[in-house]
Amino acid sequence: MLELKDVHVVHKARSGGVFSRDRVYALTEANLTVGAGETVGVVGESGCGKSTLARVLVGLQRPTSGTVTFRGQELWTLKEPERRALIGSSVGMVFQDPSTALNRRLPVRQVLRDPLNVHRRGTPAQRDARVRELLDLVGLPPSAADALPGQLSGGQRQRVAVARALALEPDLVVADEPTSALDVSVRAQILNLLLDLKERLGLALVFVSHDIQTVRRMSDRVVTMYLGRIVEQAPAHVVPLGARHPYTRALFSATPGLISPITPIPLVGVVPSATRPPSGCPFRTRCWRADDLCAAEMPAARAEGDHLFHCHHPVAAGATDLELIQERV
Ligand SMILES: Nc1ncnc2c1ncn2[C@@H]1O[C@H](COP(=O)(O)OP(=O)(O)OP(=O)(O)O)[C@@H](O)[C@H]1O
Repeated sequence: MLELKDVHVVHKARSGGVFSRDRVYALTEANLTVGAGETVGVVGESGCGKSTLARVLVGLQRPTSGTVTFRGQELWTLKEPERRALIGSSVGMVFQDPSTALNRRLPVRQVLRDPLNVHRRGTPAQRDARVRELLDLVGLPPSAADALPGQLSGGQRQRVAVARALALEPDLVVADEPTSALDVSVRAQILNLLLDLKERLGLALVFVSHDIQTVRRMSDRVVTMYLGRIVEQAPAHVVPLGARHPYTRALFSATPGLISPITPIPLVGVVPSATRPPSGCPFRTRCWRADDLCAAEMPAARAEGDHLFHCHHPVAAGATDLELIQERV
């Protein structure tokens, strides 16, 4: 349904608001396919490129190189009107903070009508009906149509943002940290809403989050990113113990209560910068299994069924955290 092939995103580095000569390698050689109805969770440390990947997936970020294909059509070869039409009808995005993502001056009715107007969907009466339908889908009363975003609670605002993402009946919704700006008490409600809508509408969902436990619970597939690269894609049911990349194992071991109450697998060594990624494997400066080969060559993708990982020295499937910690000494 949606495919990224060899996608790179390189930014000019900025320091204190001024561009420098340095380049930021925000996304490198990203290959990812999202199938119909699939939920893909994206995890990784801050700055590893998760939001950049999400923006590429919804056509907000043009790759520096590589291809993005929606429903068999290569997005960035299309002229702007066709590209917008393809994006509009294929994919919706839910951003982190609904307070900034929604125009404060527009009532909810207008927020939801906007995409319908821009894409000329239906008659004015049909657009009004669609607004009522969208509010109902996300569990808001019809009266919410008259409210300004500022008059709603954070959770209600995020429901409006979800409704807007669904306005044009996309096949895929990309949610970038959709709950991290919300009160803890409403987070579960928004996650459940997304899962419920996914089931009812047959949507595919790409879900980016720091909350890796939630990602694992919600997803069919877990994608791990490190320093701009996708380093592992594993079926969620094998994660974490069946993960083969040392970084995925370290990331999950740092989540309390997930595997066992032992100390996490410690990561020592230098955290590299996205402006100067190391040679070879990006994780090798912190990896306890790294050797000369890891410094010399970026590991190619290895596949075990639908499980992909980039590592010269993968962890044995099923190895416990304790065994991995003992490897270090
Ligand atoms: N427009 C930009 N110009 C320059 N550098 C950028 C730009 N956008 C992102 N970056 C850099 O690209 C890298 C990846 O950023 P990105 O926001 O995708 O990471 P992230 O994993 O989503 O981080 P977080 O979890 O903190 O949101 C970071 O080093 C970031 O500073």
